Amino acid sequence: MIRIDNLTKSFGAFQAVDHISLSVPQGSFLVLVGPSGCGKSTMLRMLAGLELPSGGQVQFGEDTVSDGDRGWMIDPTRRNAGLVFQSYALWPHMTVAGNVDWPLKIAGISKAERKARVVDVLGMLGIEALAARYPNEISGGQQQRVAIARMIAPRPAILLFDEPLSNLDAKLRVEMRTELLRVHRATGATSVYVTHDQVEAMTMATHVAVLNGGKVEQFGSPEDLVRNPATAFVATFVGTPPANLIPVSSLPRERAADLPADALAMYRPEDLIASAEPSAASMAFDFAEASPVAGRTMLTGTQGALRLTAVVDAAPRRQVGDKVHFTVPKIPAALFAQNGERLS
Ligand SMILES: Nc1ncnc2c1ncn2[C@@H]1O[C@H](COP(=O)(O)OP(=O)(O)OP(=O)(O)O)[C@@H](O)[C@H]1O
Repeated sequence: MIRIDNLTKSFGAFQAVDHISLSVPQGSFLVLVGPSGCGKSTMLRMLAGLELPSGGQVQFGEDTVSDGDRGWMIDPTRRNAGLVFQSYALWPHMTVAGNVDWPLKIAGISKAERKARVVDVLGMLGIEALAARYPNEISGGQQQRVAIARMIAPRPAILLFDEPLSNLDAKLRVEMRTELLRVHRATGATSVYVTHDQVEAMTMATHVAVLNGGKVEQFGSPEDLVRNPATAFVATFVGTPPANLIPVSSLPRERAADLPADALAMYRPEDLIASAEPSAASMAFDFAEASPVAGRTMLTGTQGALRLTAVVDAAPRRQVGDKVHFTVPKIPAALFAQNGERLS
């Protein structure tokens, strides 16, 4: 179990993490997701014991490992947690096997046991053939596997990942997601994973905390977030593609009539109709782009700062310079106030 209570971190007058509380049961895969600067790395560094909280507590299982109110924390090496960063930070003068062995040696584990564990974790990550190579003799993706093998070899109860896949190419990133989840399950550890990529968050997490400006916008399962976004920010941040938000004042009269005039209406991309010709309740947008997705078409249009995305079976043939006409359903999927609060 990981429990975070009122966790706060200020740098001078700036609050990078602002009174965050959440907890997840053992074995969870918690993803902290949000735009650049929202405080997710600072959160992870506090979990790792690399940063003393300004206030609040972090608890791993029964143990409090950081207490910002009392101004103390347990050393990173003594909290039974492993950490993998975006940069692999392997020791260049040690072989792959040597890198994985090193933390076990430090932990005082016997030579025979260490040898068995190195073979075991290299096998788990499919890199046993690289054992004798040096980091500069293997690819970036392989280096990241070594970093993960090194993290799990001491069998920590908690795995902490800070954007571990962001240096990999798109295809490798997708493969490594699956791999990481397999490692997570095989170790039975509780994982905390930081990313700015909502697709990564939605595909990997059991629990997601969407952060914005140092605060939690919403904490829940990936399904909760997409089905029932608590704020306008979450509505437009999660989902592939994310939902559309349209000011009621920009809707055609037929659709705006029964809605609060200053609200934002949410429509899911799959609920929009796109056509080449206008109709009574349609809105004219400038065609921006179209791309095939799983046998359907994702179509985007712009109208000034407003951007709408529809996912449709039969897309009208349009080119840049053409208009595309979108029709939204009669009832929006959700309504938000101007400040982002959910109204209904
Ligand atoms: N040591 C520091 N001193 C002052 N400000 C800091 C320090 N570390 C982080 N910050 C600020 O705190 C905020 C949160 O930073 P953090 O690195 O946690 O964000 P992030 O969500 O991980 O962003 P990114 O995805 O860009 O890494 C940022 O505005 C950052 O500039």
